Amino acid sequence: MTARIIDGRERAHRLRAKIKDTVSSFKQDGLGTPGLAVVLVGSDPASEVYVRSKLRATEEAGIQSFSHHFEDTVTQADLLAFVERLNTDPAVHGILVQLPLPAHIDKLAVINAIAPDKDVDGFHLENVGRLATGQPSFIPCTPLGCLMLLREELGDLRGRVATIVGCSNIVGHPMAELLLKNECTVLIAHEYTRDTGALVRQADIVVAAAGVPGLIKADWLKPGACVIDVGINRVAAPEKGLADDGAPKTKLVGDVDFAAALAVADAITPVPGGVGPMTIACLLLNTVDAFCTQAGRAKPACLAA
Ligand SMILES: Nc1nc2c(c(=O)[nH]1)N[C@@H](CN(C=O)c1ccc(C(=O)N[C@@H](CCC(=O)O)C(=O)O)cc1)CN2
Repeated sequence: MTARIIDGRERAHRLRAKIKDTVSSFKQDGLGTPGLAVVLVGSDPASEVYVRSKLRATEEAGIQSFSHHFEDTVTQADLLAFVERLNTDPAVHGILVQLPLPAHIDKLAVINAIAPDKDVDGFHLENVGRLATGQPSFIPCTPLGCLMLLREELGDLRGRVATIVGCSNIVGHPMAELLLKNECTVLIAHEYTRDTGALVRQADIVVAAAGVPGLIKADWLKPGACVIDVGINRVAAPEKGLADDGAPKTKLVGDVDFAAALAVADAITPVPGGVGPMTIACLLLNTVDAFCTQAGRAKPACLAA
């Protein structure tokens, strides 16, 4: 048996096309244009790549983008004052502050300064609380993307056992809430879990979000499991030769031993090309959602999650 490879790029492409059509219909109907502000602090190379991808996707969807780049010496007070300006800017419907932030800035203070109805990352305390209590909220983009892939792959998730490896605020925690809401039995493993393999072996659905390359072994997987790999780890790839600086070239791998897992799982997301592209498509979806909510109208049915 070889697992089906879940093509996140293709799924994201379809979602982005629908979003683009929706945004274009807003303009034709004279309703205005959704706007997304993206704030980057410092020069973390991975963050720069993700922010560029987000801005490109935003523009391709016809959403207005506002890009703001601060030196990593910016003070917390200046950053908070800037977020406050975005909160009151009527052209900005969604605000995203790229993480991680430099160590001298209190990440939670910045996230919680974003107006909850513009918090398209779904990280604000109010949105976290709403998700945990089953009230309408913005859902963090990566877990939302994972859920869409799972629903398309498996249909109804009710009664399935789902093991999440990793319990970050960006992925593991909200993923657990979403799977609970979808009536799964949810197990969560974290760095102090004594036998992560024992939790993974019970799972019909595995969400790997630990940030440890190859952590999830094939013999941990239940035959026929559906595996969603959220890990994005850059590792040395000596087989690709040397870079200009003489160091081995690198490649991206997930948290799952992908090649071995193919023989056990029923379906699996690749890295790259799995969850990552869905994260960006879901950011656009949340931005359209923010625009609709702020205009007091329902989100178009074709974009229902
Ligand atoms: N404010 C936020 N910060 C961060 C988030 C987030 O959702 N909001 N998530 C991550 C990073 N992230 C989005 O920002 C992200 C990660 C990966 C990808 C992606 O498309 N990955 C590609 C590979 C890209 C590459 O070649 O490097 C893939 O998996 O195919 C998109 C977004 C942390 N910060």
